[in-house]
Amino acid sequence: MSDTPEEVLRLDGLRKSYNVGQPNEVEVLHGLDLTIGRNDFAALIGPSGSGKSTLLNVIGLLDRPTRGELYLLGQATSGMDDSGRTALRGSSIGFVFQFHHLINAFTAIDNVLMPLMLTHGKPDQQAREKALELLAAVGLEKYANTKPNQLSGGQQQRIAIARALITEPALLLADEPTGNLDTQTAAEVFELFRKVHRDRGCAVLLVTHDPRLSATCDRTINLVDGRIVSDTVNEPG
Ligand SMILES: Nc1ncnc2c1ncn2[C@@H]1O[C@H](COP(=O)(O)OP(=O)(O)OP(=O)(O)O)[C@@H](O)[C@H]1O
Repeated sequence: MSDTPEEVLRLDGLRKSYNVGQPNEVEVLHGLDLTIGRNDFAALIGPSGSGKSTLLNVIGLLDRPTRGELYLLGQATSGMDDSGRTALRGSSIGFVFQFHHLINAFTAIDNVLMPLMLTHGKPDQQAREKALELLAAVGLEKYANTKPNQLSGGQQQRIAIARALITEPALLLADEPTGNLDTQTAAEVFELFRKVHRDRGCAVLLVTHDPRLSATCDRTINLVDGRIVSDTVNEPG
């Protein structure tokens, strides 16, 4: 994605609180500063409850920060209304979850096309070719017309990755994308993220609990109690 700016994401003093019964506000993210560039293939790690999913949801514009600013592709997002945020999310972010959220009534290719259907209606031939190309990129071209529940967990997660890429996002976010997979399949799916990063030029930020997998990323961001306690470049393995 050659026209993606160098800086994909920037957080400036980002805070997030939850209201747990008025007036009790609990702050979960305590003023985070972070920049993600287009060449980043980064892991977000940290103990359970440290705020990783909260941060990913805020970065993915699924949730709003309480204070601070989040710049996506150079655009400040705090002043945007919901439709502006939805449009920016749709055009610039791909999201892969631990549980793939595929629709079993639809074929693999229709699942991949889903984000485009939501924004553009019925997909044209060009869109279908792109979806097929993505299914080929994740090694599933021959399963285009198969329903997800007839495929393995690893294959289903591959479809979810293809679906996240259909809008050509500048930033691919993944929340424990291998948490539901056995060790071997997890390593293969992780390798697929690496391939996607290399071949498609999108920045990748993924949450993992597995230190062996985070060590294969180029960068490791460690979140503890809602604060970034380390942000390190990993030595190539
Ligand atoms: N909707 C919510 N309302 C209130 N508190 C919340 C809400 N969502 C998360 N929290 C709290 O925010 C903190 C951070 O949760 P979060 O799920 O972001 O952590 P995490 O690092 O992703 O954890 P895990 O690794 O276990 O998934 C926790 O204390 C959690 O209880």
